[in-house]
Amino acid sequence: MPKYAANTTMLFQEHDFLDRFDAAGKAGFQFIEYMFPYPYDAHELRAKLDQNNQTQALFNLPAGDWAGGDRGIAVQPSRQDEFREGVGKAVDYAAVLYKDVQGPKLVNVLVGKAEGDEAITRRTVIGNLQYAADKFADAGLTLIIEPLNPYDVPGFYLYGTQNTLNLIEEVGRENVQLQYDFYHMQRVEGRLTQTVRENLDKIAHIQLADVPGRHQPGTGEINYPFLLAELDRLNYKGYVGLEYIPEGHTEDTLGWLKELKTS
Ligand SMILES: O=C(O)C(=O)[C@@H](O)CO
Ligand SMILES: [Mg+2]
Repeated sequence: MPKYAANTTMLFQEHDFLDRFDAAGKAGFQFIEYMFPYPYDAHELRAKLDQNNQTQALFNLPAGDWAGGDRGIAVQPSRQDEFREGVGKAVDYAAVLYKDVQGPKLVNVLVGKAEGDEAITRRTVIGNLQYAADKFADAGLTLIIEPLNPYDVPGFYLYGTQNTLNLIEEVGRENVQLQYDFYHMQRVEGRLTQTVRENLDKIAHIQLADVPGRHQPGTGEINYPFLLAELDRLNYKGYVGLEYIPEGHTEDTLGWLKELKTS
């Protein structure tokens, strides 16, 4: 069975952020992911993980002004210094959050919304990702890149699996892989099972939510019992992050996972 991680940016919002570790622990989660650790002291976050016997599964590079609409800044030539500062910050947090962690040490780099000349944008994003990948390699980290969907994030630079794999190939670093989010990719292109079968070796992390509402599995059109069983059939060893908007109280949206564990 894949290792299921609670995404505490989305789940357990009934609690303050620091209390979500305990709530996730009570619900049985051993693995935790969230977007941004940066408003908190890294040691405080690590203490919450340790108190609950939890392991950090994933966090994101600083992504610019989120409230102002940024979804990463790697494509923006005018913000290269800010991008590099963010890389340093992520490496510092990883040193604490991933200390002594066995297995993948993942940092998701959202590439951002493209602006201006395509050739300059491409050069910028490749250069930035190479810079980050090299710093991450020194720190034992894997950089992962996630395509999103254009309905939720208009103007984002990366929408499809193949576009993302092309970018990864162009970056040309061994520690750069794909973050495959079933929710976004169902909205963009479908072919979820086929894509995972064909690209398992390039996928370092998976996230889930149902379509169209981005709620828990069972609320939409994706056949999660089949898809998650397929990850077992393929012997997928990575995490599956529960990155959905709970329809109801978070604890009441986990029935599908309990069923999976007992079946
Ligand atoms: O929006 C998503 O999907 C995510 O995975 C966020 O963490 C942004 O990376
Ligand atoms: Mg995602």
